[in-house]
Amino acid sequence: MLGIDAHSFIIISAAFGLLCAFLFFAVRVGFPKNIGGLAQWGWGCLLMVVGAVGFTTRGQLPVLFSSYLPNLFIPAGVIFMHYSLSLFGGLASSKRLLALLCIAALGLAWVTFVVDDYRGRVIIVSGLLTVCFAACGMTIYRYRVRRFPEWFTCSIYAATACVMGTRFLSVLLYDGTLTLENDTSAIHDIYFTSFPFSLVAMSLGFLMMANRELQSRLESQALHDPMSGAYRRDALLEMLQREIAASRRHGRPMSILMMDLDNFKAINDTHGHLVGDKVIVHFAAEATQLLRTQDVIGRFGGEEFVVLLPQTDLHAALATAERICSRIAKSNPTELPFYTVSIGAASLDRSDLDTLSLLDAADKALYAAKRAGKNRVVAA
Ligand SMILES: Nc1nc2c(ncn2[C@@H]2O[C@H](COP(=O)(O)OP(=O)(O)OP(=O)(O)O)[C@@H](O)[C@H]2O)c(=O)[nH]1
Repeated sequence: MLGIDAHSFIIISAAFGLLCAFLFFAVRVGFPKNIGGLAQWGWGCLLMVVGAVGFTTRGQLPVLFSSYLPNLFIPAGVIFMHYSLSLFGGLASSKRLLALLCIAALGLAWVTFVVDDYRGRVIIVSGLLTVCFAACGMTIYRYRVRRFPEWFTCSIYAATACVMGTRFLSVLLYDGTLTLENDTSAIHDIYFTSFPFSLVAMSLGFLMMANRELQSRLESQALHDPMSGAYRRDALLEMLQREIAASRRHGRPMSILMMDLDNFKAINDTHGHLVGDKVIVHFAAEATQLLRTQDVIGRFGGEEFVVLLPQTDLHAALATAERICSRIAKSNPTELPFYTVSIGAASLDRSDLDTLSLLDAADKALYAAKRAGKNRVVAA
């Protein structure tokens, strides 16, 4: 209808696909191995390139190579993309699309080699592509975290699935004999012209997703202590400073807990440093479980932790500290030695308190708890 040259767009698709594959194979080298799916995306693009090149040999090579296999390679490439998206999002990869591809291969063999039905081929391929693109979009929609790159890529998949679905329905409902020569509807043109651009947009979206993931992992590593998972000292001090300023501004209470494991040197000396490390990890996990989502726990030094309790007065902070102290004294994991914790609590209740004096008040309370016999909570 628009008189576009489908052949040219097939060549453009192959060229764009090749560039995307190259990009992903190159980018993958610099990414940590635990950000999965980049290489699989590259392979998916390459499969599509092979499919597109196969279409350009129409009339020169047998239909097996110029029509049948290319018609399967394009959806196989999208299925690889789906696999790559599942790997990236840490989701279980489904075998359903592969099963659908096998069924489509049988149907396609029938309409290619037995009855030579062009319309049948278009129905099978566009139907299969609609399902594959929709499945990719749904996979991204199931991710735990969806930021701009995820929404962008998901939208491209949804739009492409709509184009494919419209093509599928228009051919399914076509009243007449459809051939390669008279297949010139507007949706045919949109289908061919949009494909190379969708491929680039999807690859761009996935690259943005991978980049964003890398950025947040690096940020998280910079903020967290790798052993205990608690915030690092610097990060906690910064948050503490911000929370003190906000609490003052809004006239709301806030408290901190300074916690130190008791007789930790003896644990190290008796059971070794590795067991000592496990005790630290165990303590951080147990304490975190007893905190609210807005509370922040940071590792201040070796076996010393600080908890920041926003919007919490001294009374509530002491209750939290008591819960942590008694949970630790009662917890008895078989692989760890018995250990206890002493806690000093301090609240921002005087307007002259700043970060350092609040920490100092909690520290003094902590040492009062140590002097009073350990395994207890003392308020500043
Ligand atoms: N296993 C392990 N030990 C650590 C780590 N960081 C610090 N330590 C050890 O923790 C011990 C702390 O000992 P002290 O400061 O004497 O305190 P303590 O024995 O707990 O005595 P009190 O605080 O008075 O109960 C030292 O022996 C440090 O070497 C760590 O990351 N892992």
